[in-house]
Amino acid sequence: MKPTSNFLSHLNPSQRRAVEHFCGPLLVVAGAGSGKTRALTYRIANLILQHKVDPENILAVTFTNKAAREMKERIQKLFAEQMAMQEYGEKYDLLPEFDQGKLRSRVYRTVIKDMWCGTFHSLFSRILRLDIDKYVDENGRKWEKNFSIFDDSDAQSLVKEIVTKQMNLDDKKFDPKSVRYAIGNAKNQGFSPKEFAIEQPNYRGKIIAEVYSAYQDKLAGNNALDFDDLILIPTRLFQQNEKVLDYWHRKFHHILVDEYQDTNRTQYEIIRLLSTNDEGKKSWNWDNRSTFVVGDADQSIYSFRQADFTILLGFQDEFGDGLEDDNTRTMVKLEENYRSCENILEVANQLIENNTQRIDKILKPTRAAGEEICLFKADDEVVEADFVINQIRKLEEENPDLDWGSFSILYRTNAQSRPFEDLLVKYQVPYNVVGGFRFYDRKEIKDILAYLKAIQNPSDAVNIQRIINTPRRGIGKSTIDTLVRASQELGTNLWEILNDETSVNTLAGRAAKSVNNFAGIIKKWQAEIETMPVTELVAGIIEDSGYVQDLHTQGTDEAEDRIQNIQALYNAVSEFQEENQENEESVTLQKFLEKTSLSSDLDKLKEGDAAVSLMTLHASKGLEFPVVFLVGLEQGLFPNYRSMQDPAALEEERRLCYVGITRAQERLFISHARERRLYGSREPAMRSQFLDELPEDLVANHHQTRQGYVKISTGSLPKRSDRNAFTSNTQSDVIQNWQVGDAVIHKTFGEGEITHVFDAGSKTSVAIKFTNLGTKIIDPRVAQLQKIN
Ligand SMILES: Nc1ncnc2c1ncn2[C@@H]1O[C@H](COP(=O)(O)OP(=O)(O)OP(=O)(O)O)[C@@H](O)[C@H]1O
Ligand SMILES: [Mg+2]
Repeated sequence: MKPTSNFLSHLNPSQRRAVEHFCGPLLVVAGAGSGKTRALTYRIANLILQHKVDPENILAVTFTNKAAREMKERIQKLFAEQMAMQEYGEKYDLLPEFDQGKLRSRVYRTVIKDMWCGTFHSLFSRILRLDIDKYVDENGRKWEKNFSIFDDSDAQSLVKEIVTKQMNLDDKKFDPKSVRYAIGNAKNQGFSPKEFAIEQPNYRGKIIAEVYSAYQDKLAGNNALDFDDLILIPTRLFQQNEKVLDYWHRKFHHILVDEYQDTNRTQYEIIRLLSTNDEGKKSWNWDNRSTFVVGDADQSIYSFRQADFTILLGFQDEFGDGLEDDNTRTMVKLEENYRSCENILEVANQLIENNTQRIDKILKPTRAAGEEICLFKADDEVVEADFVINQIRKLEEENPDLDWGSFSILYRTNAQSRPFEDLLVKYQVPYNVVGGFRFYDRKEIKDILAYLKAIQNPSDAVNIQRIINTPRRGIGKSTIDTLVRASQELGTNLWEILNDETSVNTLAGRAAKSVNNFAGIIKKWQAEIETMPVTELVAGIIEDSGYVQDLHTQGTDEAEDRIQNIQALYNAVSEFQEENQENEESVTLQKFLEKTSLSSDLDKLKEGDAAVSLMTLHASKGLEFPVVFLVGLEQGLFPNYRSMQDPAALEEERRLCYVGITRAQERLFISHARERRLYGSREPAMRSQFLDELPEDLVANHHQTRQGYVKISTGSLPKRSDRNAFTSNTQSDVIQNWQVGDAVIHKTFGEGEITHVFDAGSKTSVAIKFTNLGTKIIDPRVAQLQKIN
């Protein structure tokens, strides 16, 4: 297929240069919204259409899976447009839907399917699935192609086990979280355990190197890799095995990387290796090959994962052939912003100028000034959410051009989503949480709600089963199965069995103590349901469940996030209590649970339905929306607490703010609250220092108050209940043949009748209906049970 003449007319001259450049290295640097990703996408299309490059010879690296999907869609559309003109002599958009679909599916089969387009992790794990068996690490360890991928928390538990059990280290000095972080650092900088050990000047470093080595042993023993290995191991494999490198080098003629400012050393190394076939010697042969990267140092926001934007700045030195005289042959700058109205762009430009670590660049507006930026000061986070959702509803109603998909709410941390979600549900506005789960779908929230539901209604066996061993308390699957089976066979519900110590002792074996403790927690709080304020009840249950404590011990960033979410759930309870007290309604756990189930049971969106997007600022990179709400601009939240003492980290937070602002096309709303519920109590919040860096004349201030609230503090959380385990009776040697209908006498419980016999043979236990005590399940060997004839 030949490209039609209008194909490149959607690009400005600089973009066109970037797209038409065929072989050799090329760096595109430019500010936000200047069409870098568009240039990269068109370049792929141009390589295939103009230069007849086979799609399977193209490797395109994006930063998120969503970005990869969008890129493929854009390319698919571009091709379909070309085909429409050639085959129908008609614009694609004017074709009947059926023909559009036919074209798209043909493009999918002939172009998209074969392209290697995805994130570093997805692309290189695909390579490892094919070739990892050819890799041997420095200790001779090998992996098989069916390796598993350990997520963050698997990796963290492994490190913890090594630190505390295998190496018997003091976990205060060698906190597993920081050890794991150090290992991740080492991997992202390309160090093997031995190389890392050599680098270590002191005792601590050397010990961490030992943990790293033991950790790699364990991973290999499990035929597993962690996320960082997905990049490090292919790098090593390519360095180690020329044949393998040669294969992939021959395969990928054209390499393209978006968001190059956020690559780390290992990722850089792998791109370099694939770009040259003469390892390490900088001997480039660019015949029919290219390496094309685009990025913006001002949008580098992943340094906590060892991303390093100096890699972007060094591209020309590293990949150039040294023949540069004016540096222009291997670099294109884009200087026009097509995304945002002028006011938005101006605000972004002025903010980022406060960073010292940057190279100044030009970013000119192409769009009209647009409206002022709206800065909203709310009394608290509820008022903030109220303002945002009302604006969204109003704008959507008033502007035919806007649908729900035109809006996005961007926040610094995931846990901030909760008040917005509650109101979106209340007003039935469809929404998506991008790159994460909706608040009430998050695992930790479902778990805590399961506790609350189980306490509200212990007959609910589904929720009991969900939490009986969550967090882990030594109640294994087979014990749970036994208990559930017993309840099914008896035709009662699970709680009736759990609620009876004797039955539990009979059925649960070594786990009996834990099961009884668990039942004790449910019973204890059930007794408080009617009298205790809901906030205290929920705080007590969270404490007693040991859930947060368990997350603290896991110590990963993910666990940290989960804790924040649980705190946000607690905030929801306290907000609920306040609201209802104001309306003088009775505030019960049941009512709170009703409210949350409405939130979680909202009909799921169909794919493609327009919906408001909620996401963290990190997840918003590369995206754009007509209307953006940037929320929670408060000291300690954004910029976040940790960055406030560290100038480099503060600059990164500012870059994150720059990313957020530059997502907006037409309208930008920025908000902050005077007070925010944090950790259950209301704390005064100071406006973010970034707000003082915005040009005053472009920002309009708004303010809304809310009166009358009750200060609620978690105070001291109720202590865990301390329950004694049941100690068993002496064992009877008598094995009898127990049958349903037998009348029996039990030493403590008195007379009763056997209503059910479980599992024949040596593990027999029986259900007995006692005259005054109801049904209990008993192990006759332990219980000194006698038949009455
Ligand atoms: N030459 C152009 N003419 C008109 N619109 C353009 C042009 N180039 C890009 N655009 C539009 O401008 C917007 C921003 O483009 P794009 O997403 O490619 O920018 P970017 O530089 O990748 O931004 P970011 O830095 O946020 O990733 C998109 O809507 C895109 O379609
Ligand atoms: Mg982009």
